[in-house]
Amino acid sequence: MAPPSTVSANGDDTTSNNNSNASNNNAGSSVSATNAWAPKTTAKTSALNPTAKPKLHVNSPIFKPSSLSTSSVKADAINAPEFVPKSAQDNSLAASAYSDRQLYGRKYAQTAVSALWYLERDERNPYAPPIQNNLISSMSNLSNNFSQFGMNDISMPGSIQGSYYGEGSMSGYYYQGSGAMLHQPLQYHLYNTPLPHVSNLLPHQKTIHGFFISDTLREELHRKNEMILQTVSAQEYGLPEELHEYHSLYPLDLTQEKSTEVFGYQSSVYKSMCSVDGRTYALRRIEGFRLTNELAMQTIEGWRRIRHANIVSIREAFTSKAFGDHSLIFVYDYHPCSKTLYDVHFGPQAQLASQVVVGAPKNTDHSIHERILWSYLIQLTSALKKIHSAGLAARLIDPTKILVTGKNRVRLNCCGIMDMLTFDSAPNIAHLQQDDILNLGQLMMTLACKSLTATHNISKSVDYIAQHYTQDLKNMILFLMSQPVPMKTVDQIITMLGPRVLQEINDVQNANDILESDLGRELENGRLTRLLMKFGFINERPEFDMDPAWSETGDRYIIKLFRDYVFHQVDEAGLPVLDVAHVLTCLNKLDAGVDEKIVLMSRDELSCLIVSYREIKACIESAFRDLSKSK
Ligand SMILES: Nc1ncnc2c1ncn2[C@@H]1O[C@H](COP(=O)(O)OP(=O)(O)OP(=O)(O)O)[C@@H](O)[C@H]1O
Repeated sequence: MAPPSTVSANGDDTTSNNNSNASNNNAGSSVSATNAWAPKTTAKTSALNPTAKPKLHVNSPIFKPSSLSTSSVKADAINAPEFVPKSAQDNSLAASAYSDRQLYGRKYAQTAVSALWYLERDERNPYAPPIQNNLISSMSNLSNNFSQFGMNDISMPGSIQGSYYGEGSMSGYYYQGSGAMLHQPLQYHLYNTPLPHVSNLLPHQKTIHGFFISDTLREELHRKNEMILQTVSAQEYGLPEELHEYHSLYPLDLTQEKSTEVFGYQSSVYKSMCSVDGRTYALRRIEGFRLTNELAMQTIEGWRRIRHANIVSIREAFTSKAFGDHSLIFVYDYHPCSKTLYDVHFGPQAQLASQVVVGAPKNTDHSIHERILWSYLIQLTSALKKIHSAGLAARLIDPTKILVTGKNRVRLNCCGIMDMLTFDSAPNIAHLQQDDILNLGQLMMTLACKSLTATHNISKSVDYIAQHYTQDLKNMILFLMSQPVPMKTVDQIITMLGPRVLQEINDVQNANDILESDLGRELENGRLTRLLMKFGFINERPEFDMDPAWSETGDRYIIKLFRDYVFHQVDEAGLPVLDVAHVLTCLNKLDAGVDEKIVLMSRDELSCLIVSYREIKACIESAFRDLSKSK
């Protein structure tokens, strides 16, 4: 391993070997100005010094490792300019915060301070998102815990989830029964919201959470991913291992008793993987239905062409005997973690929520907010417009057949099923379209009164709506439920919706802006990942260009030492420093190529280099260029 001879920022020789005691003795004075900035590797030796403080905490003074008094490095000896951080004079908070960063085993508050410091210090920095230290320790706890688990021990919330993990023997399918594919339970509790005591921030300051997507969105996305990957033992649940092009069936309908109310037949829903495109779909099985007229299959063609933001798209339909009966299977887009409108507003959880409002008076009003009702109405009207314009009728506007796939985002589900089930009776589309509008009115009345029996006593329900909602909403519901004279159209509803549509557009665009800003934050993670990939390509490469020492010599030596500086530091007790804030700060500065200089220490601690991030960046770019040129 041959350290380069010349590496200084300004072309000076900044490499020094520790051969003389004299230089050791002098080092303390000449380097003390940079003590606060000294590489953390020097802390290793401080643990050996009996005078070193055993414990450091948030309010500790600037860290001056006693080991530096015996350090091999003398700034004069290596002709290095004394390093004075730019912000040291003008920003005492920044300096002390950075010094605090030398102390490990700190608490979250410190990391927050260092994030603030970085914001104030470097105008070019929009990034630097440190993570709580407790997250890191939790992460290591997590990995320790996982190693103790047999897969069968992992229990998941939910009634049948435990068994997803218990079966490891079923098939060679991608997901089913493959122990290696099983994922660990997510630790949602790790995602804390900002602590209350860090709220007194100046306008230009941000908390750490300000650098990442919101906790709720992150958790929601994790849950969705988790749901997509869940599997169940086909044998145990009496499911076919393969159904047409689909496999890894997972029941979504967990209720024991199956109703025939909606379709006239019992139905079940399964999540499944398609072996053709690898995507996840929802299969709806109509049980015990024998298709007598092959022409009925053609009705699905019209539905397949419909693509709308408020309609669950249908992909195909086929018959199957794989369940041991004559089943009709409809394949829809799968929307993970969606609930039916019924579940959201009338299900057990909704009822529980309305009972446990802490401190609420007994007759608290739990009605659905009017803005939400208008939003539902606008979305469903938009869906109906699309369907009616295609010469079709929805035929199922029922709370159990409308999916809520996001916040107040609804989609008509099960489209096309009734057309096939009643193909022989040749229904009149114009009448069915009128029924759609009537059913929409009934749905709105049911939701507004928050009662499944609201349509049994219309005059009472209208009174209730008049009391609790605006005249506009009442008139709209009355219009939807009125007799068609001679015909009502969706266009009439749209005209009546008028300015409410503008409000809806405004809300949707605001939500879109929020998501876009969240996306922007995560973009930075992609940038850092690319940087880490470059490190991976370069560091520890066994051989390049017939040179086994390539990754250890020349520019690459600096990259190696920088990698040690970022990832392999130890604290004064010799324990690994796992500080994500430090890693992110270093990588962000590297990516920006700032002129700030750092001290890199060789592994034997006999020499050190003072280099700027800009120079390290140039080294990485050059090494990476070499590698990519060789292709
Ligand atoms: N396309 C889909 N994507 C994701 N989940 C779906 C999809 N279709 C249905 N589901 C889920 O499947 C579950 C059962 O749906 P289903 O339509 O059978 O509701 P249900 O209330 O059980 O009605 P029924 O009483 O008619 O069986 C619901 O939780 C629903 O969220």
